[in-house]
Amino acid sequence: MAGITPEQALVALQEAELLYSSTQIGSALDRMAALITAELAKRDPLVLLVMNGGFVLGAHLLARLHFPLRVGYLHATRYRGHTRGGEITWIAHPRPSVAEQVVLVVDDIFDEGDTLQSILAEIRQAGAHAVYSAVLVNKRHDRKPAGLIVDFVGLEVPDRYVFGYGMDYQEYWRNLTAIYAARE
Ligand SMILES: O=P(O)(O)OC[C@H]1O[C@H](OP(=O)(O)OP(=O)(O)O)[C@H](O)[C@@H]1O
Ligand SMILES: Nc1nc2[nH]cnc2c(=O)[nH]1
Repeated sequence: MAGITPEQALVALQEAELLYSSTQIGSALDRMAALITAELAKRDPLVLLVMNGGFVLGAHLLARLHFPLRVGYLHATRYRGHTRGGEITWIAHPRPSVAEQVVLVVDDIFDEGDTLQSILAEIRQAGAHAVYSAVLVNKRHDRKPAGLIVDFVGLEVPDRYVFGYGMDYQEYWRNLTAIYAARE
């Protein structure tokens, strides 16, 4: 449940800074899709969307991938509408089974990396043949887990709370077609 009202969400958007327009995001997705195609087009991948944030990127990225693939999902969360992360909660483990599969995990943001690290560990544990990751944005700071590399990154964002294009502002504004930084 959101902790703010729709009116407060509107104010947050008015006060936010535009970081990337939908045109800029589209160009980034074109670049990502070309790299993913080069790597995975012949490997029959299972693309797993990370709910909730990954569904907007997922839809727009999948529309740019013109080779045979299958789609599933998982739901892991650690922010739950807040601007600071906590423990990971698994709402849905990966579906369908990732055993023996070449998996591409699609999420909106790589921030402190705890979410992606848990997801990749779970998928490897479940017997995937190979696991790749793709995120729309990488947040620039030095608080990432050592050794955790994302294979496909669309855009870089500063160390601020960002929203839009699947990313929420206290559960609002996943529906925006651009990316904004919240007022600090
Ligand atoms: O790199 P981290 O610091 O772990 O943060 C990244 C995660 O945070 C967001 O998920 P959130 O828990 O907000 O759930 P949501 O996708 O439902 O918004 C986002 O979708 C990533 O999965
Ligand atoms: N919406 C949103 N979710 C996040 N999860 C981790 N960092 C962020 C962020 O900056 N914005």
